Amino acid sequence: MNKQSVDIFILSGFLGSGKSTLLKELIQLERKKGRRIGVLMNELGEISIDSAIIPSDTPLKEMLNGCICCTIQGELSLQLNLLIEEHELDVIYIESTGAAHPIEVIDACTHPILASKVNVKAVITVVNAKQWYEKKMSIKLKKFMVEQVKYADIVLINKKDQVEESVLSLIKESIKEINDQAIISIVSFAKWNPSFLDVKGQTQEVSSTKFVDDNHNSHVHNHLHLRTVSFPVNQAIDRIQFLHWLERMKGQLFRAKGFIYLKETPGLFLFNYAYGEPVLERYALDKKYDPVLVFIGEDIDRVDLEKGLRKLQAKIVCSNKLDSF
Ligand SMILES: Nc1nc2c(ncn2[C@@H]2O[C@H](COP(=O)(O)OP(=O)(O)OP(=O)(O)O)[C@@H](O)[C@H]2O)c(=O)[nH]1
Repeated sequence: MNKQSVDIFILSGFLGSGKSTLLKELIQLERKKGRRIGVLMNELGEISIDSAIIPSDTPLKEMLNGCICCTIQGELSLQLNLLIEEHELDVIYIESTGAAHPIEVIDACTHPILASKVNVKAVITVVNAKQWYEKKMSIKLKKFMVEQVKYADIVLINKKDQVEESVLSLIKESIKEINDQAIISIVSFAKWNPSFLDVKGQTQEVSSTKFVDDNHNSHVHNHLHLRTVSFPVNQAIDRIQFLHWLERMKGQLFRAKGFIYLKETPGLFLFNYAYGEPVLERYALDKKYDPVLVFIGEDIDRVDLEKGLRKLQAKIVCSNKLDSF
């Protein structure tokens, strides 16, 4: 017997805009509705940090160390197919890397092996309000973020807590100028009430015209080439020194994340750095992770980073070695 087709939502948005935060919210909302959810994640780098937020009983496929755009588009179709074949699901959320173009993800979801199995419902693009408003980025990066908005069915202007109330309407207007079809919501921590998503007829289907307008072929050439480097962090580090070091790296880093131990407080910390804002949170979920830091940027220098990190760890006296926790 043929299975019913699975709804697909594609979460797009630049690095650190809040896609994983949104995913966490959506998983909770879908669970309340009793829908069976699967998740497919694509992260740059060899280590998945974002998957730590996915409840362990949620079917999950991860694609690491490559961006959907250039290296693993075929892999995405395959993993999606596996997820559908291995589990009875109502909906799958795809969190693409912040460097993926939505069209490339849609392309992978509409591969012939999937055609009768999926129903691509919407591209949801998350925008970091402050980053969008300040526009402190290269022209290439600006163009890229515009593309992510242009192909969205829903745009969430996230992190409204980080900008003045008065600029929110300006941000909304500028987004409407790029895409006047999308549903736009202004949110904080991706708190959103997407009740219309499952009301038949109201969710915008991803229009087939999106595949033929513009010069679709150029996307592959336009996408960003980001460098990702990761390091194990074998010793606890000093929070203040770490934050100062990050401050000096501002401008070079688009995004950083990882798990670390801190000198002054026992226990593992989840570290997030997006658009110059570092956040350290106690990590107390059910999965175990080795301490590691992942850095993403356009021109980042592995040797420099390594040197800096080594210095930070060297400042720690031996008694603070990890195994003392
Ligand atoms: N102040 C503030 N921080 C937020 C908000 N939403 C998310 N964050 C934080 O921003 C950081 C990055 O959020 P993520 O959800 O991991 O971003 P992402 O888009 O999944 O990041 P990548 O997967 O690396 O592209 C985390 O520390 C979040 O807690 C918000 O509305 N306000």
